[in-house]
Parts: sequence; structure tokens; C-alpha cells
Amino acid sequence: MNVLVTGGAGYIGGTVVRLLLAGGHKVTIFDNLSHSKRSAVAEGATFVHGELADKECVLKTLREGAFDGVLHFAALIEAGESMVVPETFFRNNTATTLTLLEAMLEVGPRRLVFSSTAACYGEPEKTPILEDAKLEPTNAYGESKLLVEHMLRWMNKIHGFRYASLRYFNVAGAIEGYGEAHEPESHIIPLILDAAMGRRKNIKIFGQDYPTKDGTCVRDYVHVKDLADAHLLALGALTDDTRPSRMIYNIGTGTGFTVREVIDAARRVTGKDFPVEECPRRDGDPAVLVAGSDKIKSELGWNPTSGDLDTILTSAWKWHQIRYGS
Ligand SMILES: NC(=O)c1ccc[n+]([C@@H]2O[C@H](COP(=O)([O-])OP(=O)(O)OC[C@H]3O[C@@H](n4cnc5c(N)ncnc54)[C@H](O)[C@@H]3O)[C@@H](O)[C@H]2O)c1
Ligand SMILES: O=c1ccn([C@@H]2O[C@H](COP(=O)(O)OP(=O)(O)O[C@H]3O[C@H](CO)[C@H](O)[C@H](O)[C@H]3O)[C@@H](O)[C@H]2O)c(=O)[nH]1
Repeated sequence: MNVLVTGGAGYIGGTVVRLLLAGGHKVTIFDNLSHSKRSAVAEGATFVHGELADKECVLKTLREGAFDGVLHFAALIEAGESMVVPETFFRNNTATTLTLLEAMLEVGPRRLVFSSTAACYGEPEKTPILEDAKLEPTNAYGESKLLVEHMLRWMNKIHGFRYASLRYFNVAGAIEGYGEAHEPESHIIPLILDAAMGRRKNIKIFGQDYPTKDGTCVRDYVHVKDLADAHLLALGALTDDTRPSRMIYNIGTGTGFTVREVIDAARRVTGKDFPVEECPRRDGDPAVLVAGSDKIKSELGWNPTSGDLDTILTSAWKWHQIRYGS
């Protein structure tokens, strides 16, 4: 396949790009490098240093590429930051996606895999969360993504636009030679590994009074390799016109861990100790997000094999040491 990958210089997009290339596919990355570096662009991919809000640039890229499908990762991702500057998230995540969709309607292709999020659900009524649960984001980041899901539903209904919306839970871990390195970093696992390496003096725990077993938030950590596999399956299904034209799937493991449990596991895996600092809650954080992912398993045959939290942490730790030296 010939695929356009927006945000392909980032953590998850860059991982999927490497797997696509390894599978013999042709890849063009479209990224403004606002949250990544040129050095993260995979060898073998064509690179367009472009801004999604620039419709002419998007149109030109789509026309010249004649792609079979688009994987749309480009977005701002910090849920906490979205509670400070929500407008930036609606501009960069929602409005720019509309620009992309308009361009795709104009020149094709009409097939898109969208990086959605567990943040679309907000505080769940029950866990694990299934795809038909209520959608009431507790942060503007989640809302900026849910608005895209709404747009996609109408594009599908009216224009027959084919799409898969993958609602990832908390993505972590690394493949050989490529992993998470956001700058600035806001995600708990790389921050903990920073503390384990001594790059950070401690790890802050945001909130100790959540209704969970130890008072800290529960999240479902899924290996980035398993998530990448889900993209390849979704893309394959979109190019098969006998399959449904609209797919919405959760991507998680079904098992939740508290922040304290993740810290304990990281101490175990790294063999390092580091201080924790108890801090107030971070605005917009739901207490518990755990996925029910049976739908993608039964409909697309998704078969996550990359392992549990310790395996995720082991791969992330290996990458972290290569990335930041030790
Ligand atoms: N990391 C997670 O746990 C998680 C969970 C759920 C959903 N997601 C979604 O997955 C996607 C990828 O996340 P990530 O962790 O790889 O993030 P990332 O920041 O590493 O990658 C995003 C990339 O998009 C680029 N970008 C942002 N805005 C752009 C624009 N307007 N035009 C062109 N390029 C732009 C950035 O430069 C960056 O390279 C995001 O859409 C995110 O919302 C991530
Ligand atoms: O220094 C930190 C950072 C995070 N946390 C806590 O750790 C948990 C996980 O936080 P992350 O920032 O790692 O991840 P989020 O759950 O906030 O959000 C992530 O997963 C979501 C889906 O669940 C989104 O899609 C989003 O892109 C992605 O950032 C949260 O309870 C958060 O409060 C801390 O205690 N200390």
C-alpha cells in the first residue's frame, strides 16, 4: 500500500511508519515537526515538512502521492495542557482535521484511520469501557478528538467516506530502536523512567484521593507495537470494500494499573529507586480508564502479543537508556 502518515515523525506515528516500511509499504510522512525532530523521520519514508492547516500544501501532497489511505496521528496530545489553553487544541486537533478531510474529499483518498482516544469517554459509568459507552470528555483534549469523530460520522453518512476511529488507551513501550521521547514530556511512564535515570529529581503523583484502591488514577497501558498492529489491520479493512465503511474500536488491554502500581513496577524493572512527590489532582483527569477491546479482536482479528506492564516498561527502559544515555 501507498500510505500518507500525518504526525509520522512523532512517537506512535513513527512506530507505525517503521512497521509499514518493514512490511514493504510505501510511506509519506506529513509533519510540521512542532513536537518532533527531523531525525525521528524513518529512513525510507518520503518526508513533507508541512502544516495541516495549510490546505494548499495538504492538497498538493495528496495529489502527488495518490495514496491508498491516510493514517492521521498529527495532534496535540497533552490532556493537562488542554485544560489551560483549550482553544489551541480545538484549532490544532479539530479545525486542522477538517482541513485534511476537505482536501481528502476533493482529491482522495476517502479512507482514513484516525487516532482517537479513551479521553472521549470521560469518567466511565462502568469498566471495562465498551465502544457504546457514553461520550462525555472531562478534558478539552478529549473533546477536540470527539468533535473529529462526529465530523467523520457525517462524512461517512453523506459522502461514503471510509474510516476507522481507534480509541487508544494509554500507549507506552518501544520497538527495537524507536520509542517515546516527547518534548516536553507529560506522560507518566517516560517521566518515571526519567526519575529512575536521575534526569528528574522525583516523580509527581497527581491526586491521592481518587475512588481507586490506593487513591491514584487507574489507566490501561497498551504496548505501542500492539497498537501499531491494530492500524495495519484497520487500514487493510478500509481498503476492502466488502467490509463496513465505518469502524470504531477501543485499543487497550482490559487491565488497569494505578499510578502507584506503575511506579512500583518501574522500580522493579529498572532496579532503581527514586522519590515520589504527592501533588494535587491534575485538572481534567478521569479516575479510571480501562478498555474493553473485544470488538476489534473479533471483527479484525487483533491479537495483542507484546505483553504486560512489566514487558512494556522493560522495552521503554531499554529505549530510554539508548535515547538519553546512561
Ligand atoms: N500517546 C498516547 O498515549 C495516546 C493515547 C491516545 C491517543 N493518542 C493520539 O495518538 C496520536 C499520536 O500521539 P503521539 O504520542 O505519537 O504524539 P506525538 O506528539 O509524538 O506526535 C504527534 C506528531 O504530530 C505533529 N503535528 C502536530 N500538529 C501538527 C499539525 N498541525 N500539522 C502537522 N503535524 C503536526 C507533531 O509534530 C508530532 O510529530 C495523537 O493524535 C494522539 O492524540 C495518543
Ligand atoms: O507526572 C505525572 C504525569 C501523569 N500522572 C498521572 O498518570 C496518569 C496517566 O497520565 P498521562 O499523562 O501519562 O496520560 P493521560 O491518561 O492523561 O492521557 C494519555 O492517554 C489518554 C487516553 O487514556 C490520551 O489519549 C492522551 O493522549 C494521553 O496523553 C494520570 O492519572 C495522571 O494524572 C502523574 O501522576 N504524574
